[in-house]
Amino acid sequence: MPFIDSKITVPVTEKEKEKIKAELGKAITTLHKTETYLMVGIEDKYDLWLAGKKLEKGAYVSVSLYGSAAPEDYDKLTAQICDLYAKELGIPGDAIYVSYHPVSDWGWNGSNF
Ligand SMILES: O=C(O)c1cc2cc(O)c(O)cc2[nH]1
Repeated sequence: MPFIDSKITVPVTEKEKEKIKAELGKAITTLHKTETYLMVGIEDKYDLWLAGKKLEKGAYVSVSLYGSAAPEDYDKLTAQICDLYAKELGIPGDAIYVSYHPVSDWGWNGSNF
């Protein structure tokens, strides 16, 4: 049950959101998860500052997952997310933070796994 939540400084069109959602659905297999239970959140036009400077193009991406994955898998997914946001939105990798949140207690449909 992964959740990829992105806060993005630039406006994102519905078409771009659909594309990003679809690509994240493929990329999540890097953490040995499938799109079946993937939740995606995209918040655009979000104010972000990095090192005291407002980012014109920047993103904060939080990846939560039930259980955990290997550090090399997290590293690979970070590269995939940065590539995706560079290609789709022109956001440079040095203006993107990606954080990982392995969770042992995850609820769905009225109970916990
Ligand atoms: O994301 C997982 O690790 C995950 C999703 C999911 C769904 C499900 O119905 C299960 O029985 C296990 C499970 N793990």
